Amino acid sequence: MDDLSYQSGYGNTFSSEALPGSLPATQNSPLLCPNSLYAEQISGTSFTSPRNLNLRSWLYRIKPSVTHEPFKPRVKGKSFLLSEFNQCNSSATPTQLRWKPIDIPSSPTDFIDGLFTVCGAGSSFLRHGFAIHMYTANKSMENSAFCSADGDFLVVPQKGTLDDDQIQQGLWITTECGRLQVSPGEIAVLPQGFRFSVDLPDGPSRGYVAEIFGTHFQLPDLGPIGANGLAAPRDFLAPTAWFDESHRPGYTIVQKFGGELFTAKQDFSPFNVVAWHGNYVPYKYDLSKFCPYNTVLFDHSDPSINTVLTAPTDKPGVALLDFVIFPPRWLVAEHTFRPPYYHRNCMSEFMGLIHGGYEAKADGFLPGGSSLHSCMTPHGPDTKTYEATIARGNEAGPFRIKDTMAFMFESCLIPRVCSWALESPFMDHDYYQCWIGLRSHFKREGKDGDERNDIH
Ligand SMILES: O=C(O)Cc1cc(O)ccc1O
Ligand SMILES: [Fe+2]
Repeated sequence: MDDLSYQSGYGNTFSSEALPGSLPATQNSPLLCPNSLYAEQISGTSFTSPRNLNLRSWLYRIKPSVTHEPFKPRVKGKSFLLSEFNQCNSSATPTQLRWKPIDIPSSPTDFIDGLFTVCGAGSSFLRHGFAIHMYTANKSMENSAFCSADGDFLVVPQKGTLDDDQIQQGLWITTECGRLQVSPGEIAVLPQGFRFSVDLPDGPSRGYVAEIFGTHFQLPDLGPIGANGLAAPRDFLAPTAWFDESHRPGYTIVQKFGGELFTAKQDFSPFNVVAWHGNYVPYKYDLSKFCPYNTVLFDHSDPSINTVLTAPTDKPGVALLDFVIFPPRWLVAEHTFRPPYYHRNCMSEFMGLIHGGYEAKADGFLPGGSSLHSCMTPHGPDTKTYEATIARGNEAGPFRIKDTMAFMFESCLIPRVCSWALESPFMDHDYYQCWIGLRSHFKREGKDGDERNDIH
């Protein structure tokens, strides 16, 4: 995929032709399209959604998507995917949860087989909710494409540590709009309904996926920050048209629908789109392009300051799912406890680590690992981080947080956790121990350092 080219701009209306002259020039649906292609619309919002939210693209393809045998339930082992979370299939817990990085499987496993749900809330059927999945894969998808009818996939490939260095590699994602090369440190968004296939050209891969039901990601408003900063629209890259016209007997479309997988056979690749135009597109973003804003004098900013993308609810300022990062940056605050504060949040926080360490956890939160602090579950820096911060003192001077990329999926909905994630051998049952050592430093400080009398 060395010859890849992209189109830049968040939310733009793009057009792309792999064969010049393949896009109808003056209408979407001519009686006969140029090069005798089929015209097919993919709608990401209702036809009647307001114009500023309306998402759709027109794909001009060799054969339309409908040309396949009937969908059948996929019979291949037990499924570890959910898209509707209830008391029968998952549990909510106020306990702080943390998982160690899961192993790359020893048996051949592609992106679909290696995908499992960790937690989520709501329902894909009711078009309100989210699921957080993880994947480990050691082989490319062969003669098959995946598609989620349930929601948008935000994929976060993760980079292995040195003793785990087989996991360095990114993903080559072929979509109906063209191809994306996504390395650890970059993210990809595959919107609801798009078919895509994941190749691992250089070895195993592990990562995280946030799937959102009933809405789409958008850039956050910047408020008083102004017109620039955080993730710049021009750094979001959409593919250019690319097509495969070969005869592909036994090609399998795997469709996630209501959390279940269905398969349908066809004799051609779904990546047969010769030209397309529209604003409903897969895209990627390099997290190192993010321009962080933060305090320059005192106190610790709320993590919303680092929002890359947000999926809104109907309530202003309340996200179905925010994607927030903790990138390398300078800490300069004076007389301030600089790591994340201790807190309880009405929103629920799922965290992952792409590489390096995380500023609130000296130990135990590893690249490829994850944590979940649900609604009002107390959390914050571990004992080592607290003690080291206090020992360093308030006027430590500017300090650059380097070589790190942690992230958070934050939701107003309360996640329920899948049984397999709760019972996983990678669950860190000792997580609570990281705070147990926090001791009381309480002393009454009078003017002369003497004990002060209580005032009744
Ligand atoms: O819990 C966490 O580590 C995430 C987080 C980071 C931060 O800087 C402030 C609040 C917060 O929830
Ligand atoms: Fe938090």
